[in-house]
Amino acid sequence: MSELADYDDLLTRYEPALGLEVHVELNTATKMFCGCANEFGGEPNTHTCPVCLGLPGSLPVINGKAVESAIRIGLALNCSIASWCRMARKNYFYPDMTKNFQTSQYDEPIAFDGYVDLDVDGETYRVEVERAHMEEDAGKATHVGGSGRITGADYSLIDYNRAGVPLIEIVTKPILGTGDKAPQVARAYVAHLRELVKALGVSDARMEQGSLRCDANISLAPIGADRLGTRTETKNVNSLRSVETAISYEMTRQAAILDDGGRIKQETRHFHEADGTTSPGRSKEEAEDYRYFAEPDLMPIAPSAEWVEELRATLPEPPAERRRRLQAAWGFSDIDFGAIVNSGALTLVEETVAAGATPAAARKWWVTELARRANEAGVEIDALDITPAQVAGVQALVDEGRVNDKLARQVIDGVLAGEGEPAEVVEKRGLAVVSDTGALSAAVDDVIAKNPDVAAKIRDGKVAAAGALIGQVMKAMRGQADAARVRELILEKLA
Ligand SMILES: Nc1ncnc2c1ncn2[C@@H]1O[C@H](COP(=O)(O)OP(=O)(O)OP(=O)(O)O)[C@@H](O)[C@H]1O
Ligand SMILES: [Mg+2]
Ligand SMILES: [Mg+2]
Repeated sequence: MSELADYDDLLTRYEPALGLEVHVELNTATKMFCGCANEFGGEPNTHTCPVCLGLPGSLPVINGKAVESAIRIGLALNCSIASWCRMARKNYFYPDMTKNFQTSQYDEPIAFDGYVDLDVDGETYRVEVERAHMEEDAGKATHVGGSGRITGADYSLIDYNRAGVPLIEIVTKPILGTGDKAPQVARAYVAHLRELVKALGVSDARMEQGSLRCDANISLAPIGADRLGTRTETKNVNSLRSVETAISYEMTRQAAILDDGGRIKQETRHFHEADGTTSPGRSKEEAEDYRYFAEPDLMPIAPSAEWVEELRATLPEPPAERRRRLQAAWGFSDIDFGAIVNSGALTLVEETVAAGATPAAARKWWVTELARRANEAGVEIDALDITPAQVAGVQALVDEGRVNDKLARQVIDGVLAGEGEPAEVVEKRGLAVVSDTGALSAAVDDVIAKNPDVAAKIRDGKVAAAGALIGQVMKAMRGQADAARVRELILEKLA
C-alpha cells in the first residue's frame, strides 16, 4: 500500500462519520449485581463471590445506586429516561466473563435520545447521544510470555476483581459534518464526558486506569454518498490525546485503502500509544451474533417520574456554563483559560483559588509545572500527590518571600515525594531564601573580589552590570539568596 494519503487532501474526497462509545466505571461502593467491593487494584481475585464469578445457581440483584447514577448521567446528557426497561444478556465466550454472557442492555436502554453541544475552535458541534445503558465490566486477562498476542502467549492470568463492576456505556449516533475537525470533535466529546461524570460525582473517570474508556468508530464515505462507509472500531483508547491521534490515523489509513480501490474491513483495531498507529483486532460481530435476550434473573427497572425529577434537581451546573462563569471571574483570555481546560486542571485551579491563591498563581503552577510532571509520570493531573491547598500553600511561601519560584519547584518536589506540607519541606530541605545581611555579605564580598572589572563598572555608575554579580551570588548560594537584598548590598558596597 502507498504512503498514507495526505490528510487535508482526503477531505476533498471523503466525508468522515464518527461514532464514539464511552464506557464509564461507576464509583459505587459495591459491584453491579453483588455486594463485592468495587475497588481498583487489590490482590487479584479477592473481590469476588459466586455472583460475579458466575457460579451456577447464584442470583444477581441490581445495585440501586448504579441505577441512580445511570439516570443522572442520562439527564446530564439531555436524554429521555425509560419509564420501564430491562437488562439483557449479551452472549459471548471468553474467559474474562465466566457466565459466558455479559449482563447489559440492548434495545431497552435506561437513557436514550440525548445530545451534547461542543465548542471546537469557535464552532459549535452538536453530538447526538443514541443511548446510555447499564452493564457490567468483565475481568482482566493478562497474557504472559510468547509473542504477547493472545494466541502466542504461554499462558494467561485472569483477575475477576473487575468482573461485575458497574459500567455505563454512552453511545453516540453517527456524527456527521465535522470534516477536518473530526479528531478534535472526538477529543472534545470525550473530555466533556470526563468532566461531566466527575462533576456528577459518579466516577473518578481516570482514563489511564481505565475507569473511562473510549472505543472510537470512524468511517469515510465519498462526498455526496447517500450512505455511510464501513467503520472500524479502535478499542480502549486511554487518553484524550490518543482519541485524537487514533481518529486521524484511521482516517488517513482508510483513505489510502479507498484511494487504491480497496475496501475497509469492519473490524476492531488496537491503538499503539508509542507511534500513534492502529493494528487489526478481531473482525466485528454483528449484533445478532450476540443473541441478545432479556435477562430472566433480574426485575425490570421502572424509575418513577417523581424519582427522575428528584434526580434532575441534583444535577451540577452544566460544564459549558461553568467554564464561562469561571473564565469571567478569573479574567483569563481564551488562550490562557483554554490551557487550563486542556490540562484537565479546571477543578484543581478552582480549588486552589478557593484555598487563597490568585487565579494567575493557581494557573501558573497547575498548567506549567504540574501538568508537565503529570505528563512525565504518565498520569492524569488530578492523580498527582499534591492537593490544591498545598499548591496554594507553596504560593503563599513565595508571596511571603520565604522561597522564590525556583525554590518553590523544589518544595513541590518534596510535597510530591511525600515529605509533608510545603512549610515542612522548606524546613527539612533547608530551602528558605536567605535575606539576612550577615549571611549574604560574605558571599557578596567574595564575588566582588573575584570580578574587579565588573565592580569598577558599577562604581562608575553602570548599575546594570550588577546583574552579573547577582547571578554569581545566587549560584554560590544555590539559588537561595534573596535577590533584591543581594542587589542592595552590591550597590551599597560599590557606591
Ligand atoms: N458506518 C459508520 N461509521 C461511523 N460510525 C458508525 C457507523 N455505524 C455506526 N457507527 C457508530 O459506531 C458506534 C457503534 O456502537 P454500538 O455500541 O452501537 O455497536 P457495536 O460497536 O457494534 O457494539 P459493542 O458495544 O459490542 O462494541 C455508534 O456510536 C454508532 O453511531
Ligand atoms: Mg457499544
Ligand atoms: Mg463497539
